[in-house]
Amino acid sequence: MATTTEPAIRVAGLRMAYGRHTVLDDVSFDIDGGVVALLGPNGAGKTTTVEILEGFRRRDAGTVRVLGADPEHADETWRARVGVVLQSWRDHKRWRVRELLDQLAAAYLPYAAGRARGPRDTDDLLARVGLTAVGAQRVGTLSGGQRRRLDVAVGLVGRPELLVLDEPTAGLDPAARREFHELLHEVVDDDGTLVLLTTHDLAEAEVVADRILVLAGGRIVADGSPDALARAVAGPSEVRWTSGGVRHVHSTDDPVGFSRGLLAGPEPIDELEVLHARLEDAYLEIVHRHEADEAAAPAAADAADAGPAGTPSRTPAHRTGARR
Ligand SMILES: Nc1ncnc2c1ncn2[C@@H]1O[C@H](COP(=O)(O)OP(=O)(O)OP(=O)(O)O)[C@@H](O)[C@H]1O
Repeated sequence: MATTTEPAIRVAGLRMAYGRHTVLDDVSFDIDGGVVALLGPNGAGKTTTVEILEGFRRRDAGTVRVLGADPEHADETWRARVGVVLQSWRDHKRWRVRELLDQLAAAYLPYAAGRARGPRDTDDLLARVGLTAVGAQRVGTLSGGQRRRLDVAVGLVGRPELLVLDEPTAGLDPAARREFHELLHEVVDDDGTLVLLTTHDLAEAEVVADRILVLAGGRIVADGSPDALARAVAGPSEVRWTSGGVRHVHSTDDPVGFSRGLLAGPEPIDELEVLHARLEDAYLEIVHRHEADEAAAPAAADAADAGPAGTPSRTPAHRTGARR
């Protein structure tokens, strides 16, 4: 059972291998609220991680607690508290959209006892995900983007305490993407839902996430708010301004203070713009640094084998590959 001190999600020393291919080596993190984005290169193990959290995949080792239970052994009541949007979900083709959501809402009803609000109203949900017009259509006739919206609706129908989404906006057009971001903010604000999502869209992560976890080489290699990561890794902000027709640029860690000083100064300021360090720059730098460390690790190990510092290294120049 959950204790008052246990975070909503606790992962410690998580290990997972497919055959001889170790994907998660030692993954540890706690999550206790807000919107958290799990980022990482292709094949880093994001889907594997979220599937383990959802109880869809067995881990090899480590502790995993989600809403007070081990997902591997959790019951139906626990499952009703967790909304899931898989990376691809291609069943229910013959169902009509509205019928499917009605049916799922009915399935959640027995688990709604004791909660202030039961499952979501189908009409409200259809409107929120922009599918009202296709409510009577069969699922198999939806476009890719409409299907993705339905996947999100399926994840939300039980009004979950935790919503886990694997690349939710892949295939959505820019307008649908923006609507989805607004929807996420609504479910967090209205229902206090904890959201964990994976994405390759760094602009999306920057807009929706309170916290970023970067997974690479089987471990969490960065953890922080988008701003904090961007500032720490990608460098200071840039203030650009025009005064008397002359453009100026200044790099600073305190763009607000610097801008205030400029505006209070004697020079008339015609234009003023602050460019912040971007999460995308920080992310690329984090992954690049990690790959460089991984490449250097075998060389360092060989250098240690060769003897004390200063002794010539036996490391051949071509040994710069990743450890595994
Ligand atoms: N069922 C499986 N059997 C064997 N290998 C698998 C299986 N599922 C995933 N893998 C491998 O595990 C690694 C991690 O895959 P995973 O899908 O978790 O990564 P990901 O970070 O979600 O990648 P992407 O960003 O490309 O979706 C990959 O090398 C993948 O090929």
